[in-house]
Amino acid sequence: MAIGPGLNIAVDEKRFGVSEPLFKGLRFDIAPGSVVALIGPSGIGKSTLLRMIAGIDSDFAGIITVDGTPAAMAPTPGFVFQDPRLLPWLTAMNNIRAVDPRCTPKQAASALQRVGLADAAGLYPHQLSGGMQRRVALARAVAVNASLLLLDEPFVSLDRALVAEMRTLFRAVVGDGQPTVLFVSHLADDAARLADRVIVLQQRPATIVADIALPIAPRSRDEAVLADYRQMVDRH
Ligand SMILES: Nc1ncnc2c1ncn2[C@@H]1O[C@H](COP(=O)(O)OP(=O)(O)OP(=O)(O)O)[C@@H](O)[C@H]1O
Repeated sequence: MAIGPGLNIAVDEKRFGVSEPLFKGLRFDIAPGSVVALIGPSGIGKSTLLRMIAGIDSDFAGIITVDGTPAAMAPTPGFVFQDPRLLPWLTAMNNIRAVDPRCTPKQAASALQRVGLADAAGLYPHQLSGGMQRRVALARAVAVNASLLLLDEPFVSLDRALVAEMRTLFRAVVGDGQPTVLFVSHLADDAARLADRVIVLQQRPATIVADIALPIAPRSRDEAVLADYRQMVDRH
């Protein structure tokens, strides 16, 4: 699989209505194939920034590019929302196909297989556990675009066992190729376990107060390394 795209974020200003700007002069790049955690307090604008990068929200001054193409014109990224957002009247397979008319049943089946749900293609959302619904949402993102994944708090409001399961799945999906991944979290632990770079936002307008490389590969991080990485993130 080809390496994911590089992102260039140059937001001169983003505000909603007459409120204080969320972002002013926010600039950073994301290298092709990197896995970046975006950490910051509630309300700072993480979800908004993810939507801007996805090209869903283009109402801002500045430019965001995906491999040099303005985000709104770039291929649709794989996007995982905070809640699974499955359509209740469609099966798992058809929930995946619904977001991309070009997605064939075979491609949807393969995406389900990648998240361990090969046998659940014909089940409806009410027949799936919360964890399975999250898996379908991840499969749907992968089916749309496996090379650029944007995930908004993918592990929020899951119990500990499911968080561990979803993190394992995340690593497997990322390890399958070299996608560019940007995920939002408010937990240093998510960043320490999954990312190879962490960007910490604080204040308003949101400012990058830390941009930390985590050089040891996620699968090689032992408890001591994780504790060290968590501390590096929590310091800010
Ligand atoms: N469509 C909108 N219209 C007006 N204000 C909005 C809109 N979307 C977001 N906001 C405001 O922008 C700010 C940032 O919201 P956003 O959801 O991006 O933050 P966040 O960092 O992702 O928060 P959380 O971690 O709680 O999800 C909030 O004050 C929110 O109320």
